[in-house]
Amino acid sequence: MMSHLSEQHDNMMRLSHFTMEYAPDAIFWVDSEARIHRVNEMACRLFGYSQDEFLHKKVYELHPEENVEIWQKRWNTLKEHKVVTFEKLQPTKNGQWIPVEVTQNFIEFEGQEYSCNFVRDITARKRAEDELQESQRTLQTLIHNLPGAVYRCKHDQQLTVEFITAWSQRITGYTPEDLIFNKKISRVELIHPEDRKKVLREYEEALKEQKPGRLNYRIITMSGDIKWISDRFRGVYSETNDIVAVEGFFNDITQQIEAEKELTQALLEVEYFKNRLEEENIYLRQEIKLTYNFENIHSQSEKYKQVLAQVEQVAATDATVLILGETGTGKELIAHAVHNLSTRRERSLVKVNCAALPANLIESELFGHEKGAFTGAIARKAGRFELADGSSIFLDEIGELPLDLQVKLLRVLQEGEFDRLGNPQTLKVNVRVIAATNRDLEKAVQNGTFREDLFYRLNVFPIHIPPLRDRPEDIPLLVKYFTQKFSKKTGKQIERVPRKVMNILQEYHWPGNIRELENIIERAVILSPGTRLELGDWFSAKESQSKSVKLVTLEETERTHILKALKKTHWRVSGEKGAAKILNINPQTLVSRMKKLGIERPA
Ligand SMILES: Nc1ncnc2c1ncn2[C@@H]1O[C@H](COP(=O)(O)OP(=O)(O)OP(=O)(O)O)[C@@H](O)[C@H]1O
Repeated sequence: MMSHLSEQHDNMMRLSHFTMEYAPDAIFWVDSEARIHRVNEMACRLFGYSQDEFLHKKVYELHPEENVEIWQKRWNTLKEHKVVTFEKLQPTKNGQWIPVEVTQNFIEFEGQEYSCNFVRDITARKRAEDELQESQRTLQTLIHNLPGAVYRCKHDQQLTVEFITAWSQRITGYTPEDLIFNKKISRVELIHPEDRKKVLREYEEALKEQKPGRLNYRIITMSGDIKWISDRFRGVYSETNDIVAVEGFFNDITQQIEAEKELTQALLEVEYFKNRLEEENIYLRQEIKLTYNFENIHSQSEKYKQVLAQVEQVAATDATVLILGETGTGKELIAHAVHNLSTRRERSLVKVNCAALPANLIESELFGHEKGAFTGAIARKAGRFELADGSSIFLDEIGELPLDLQVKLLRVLQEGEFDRLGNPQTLKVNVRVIAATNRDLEKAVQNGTFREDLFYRLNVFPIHIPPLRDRPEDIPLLVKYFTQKFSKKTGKQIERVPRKVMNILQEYHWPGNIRELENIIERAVILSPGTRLELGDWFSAKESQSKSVKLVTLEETERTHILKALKKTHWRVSGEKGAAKILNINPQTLVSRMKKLGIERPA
């Protein structure tokens, strides 16, 4: 039994001896005097000393910077704590330094104090740690120079900044203390209020779908500036510990946005000028067909010479010109003459017929419109005033301009300013205005259909063109001119205008003035069978018809109308059955009108 026990003990001793000798750590038994009592195989292998060499040394002699005092201190600590772990560099016998982790155990054995030191070579671990530190340092530098901030959006939608780079400090003006530690300033507050909802919605989606996103929005910097930021982020979701976040970083794209805006603006402008040029070209093409100068104006009457003298007088100035005259008297011809004799002749005269456009389109025609300014405004359009900048505008039939636009025209005449429909920005132009009308504008002012202030503005230099019937001496010249013109055009050889024909033409009262004469000559040229200009029956019919519908004065019409009413009421003026009631005027007024018009009850 005894022998069995001692055999067991023996086995255990050998096992512990074996375990110690082949342990992966170096093991030293040292007493309170720092004497080494025993070392294992690993200790010899690691530090290059033999067992014997170790046993003749004190522990601190193995290290050039250690001594008995240091040892003593360390021993006291060990005694107090019983187990101590520390790291240090330990030299080998051949002077190589090895990083080691030392774990000391305090042992009391048979009245003696020992320490058992487990010394582990941690070279590989240290190298890994160093490498990790190094890569962390590189990462830090990289992140610090990153154009952005790293942030995290918690599930409660408070976007909080986790890390702020030097770069974003410069951009936002906020320090890490402001953004990271100051709970009051969350990232959401940096985002411009108008963009917040959009940003949070996108983040929420990124969270749900856990996929990366990109977003442009504005942030407010510390100084109150607004910067455009492009955010690259991704949703991160963890079910285990409920960390739900959006991580990302942002870029300042203010300059990029500005550049994009400038580009869009530039493109818009190019588009606009292209349209404008196209429109101008259409005008040119239209206008080129007709050359207006004095060469095309034919006249020998004194009355018309005065008109031409006025044209010469006013052309060189920038004064507004108002051309007055019956229809077909040549108002447009005179407008062109004014423009062609002016310093603005290099650019084409822009024409607007105020009567030819529907009231709702005149404004956009005159002043232009922005895209979408009204239904149907599919593209931005320059108005005629803009097209006429640096040139002249001919406003034909100005008397037909609606009252609301008369105010706007007055503004252009006074300040050279107007607003394009749908654009709050006022435009300024340098345009010379030439207006024309066959209406009696003074009467229109009295009736309240034409603004008095506009009338005075336009009437700076009025040119009255006399009707053709008031200058019959011009008729032979014009007849000759138009006959030649249409002979050439139709290829007909009309060589003579008989005296008789000329007399008829001179006697006719020409309600349509020169335009009418021109049309009649054209028709006569076409219909004349030989080389003489002939007026067929068609002209006599026209002549008598025009005589029968000869226009009478307003007074005459009024007179006839009052007489008709009086006849109907048997000359009763007032009362329910009186003429005043029919005419819807005051009986007193009717009596005074009758007096004025010389209407008396027949005896
Ligand atoms: N003195 C002239 N010499 C030659 N042609 C003329 C003369 N006056 C007018 N005409 C011609 O008569 C026609 C009508 O002229 P224009 O269109 O200028 O008249 P208008 O007064 O502007 O007419 P509206 O009041 O109807 O607009 C044109 O073909 C024009 O060339």
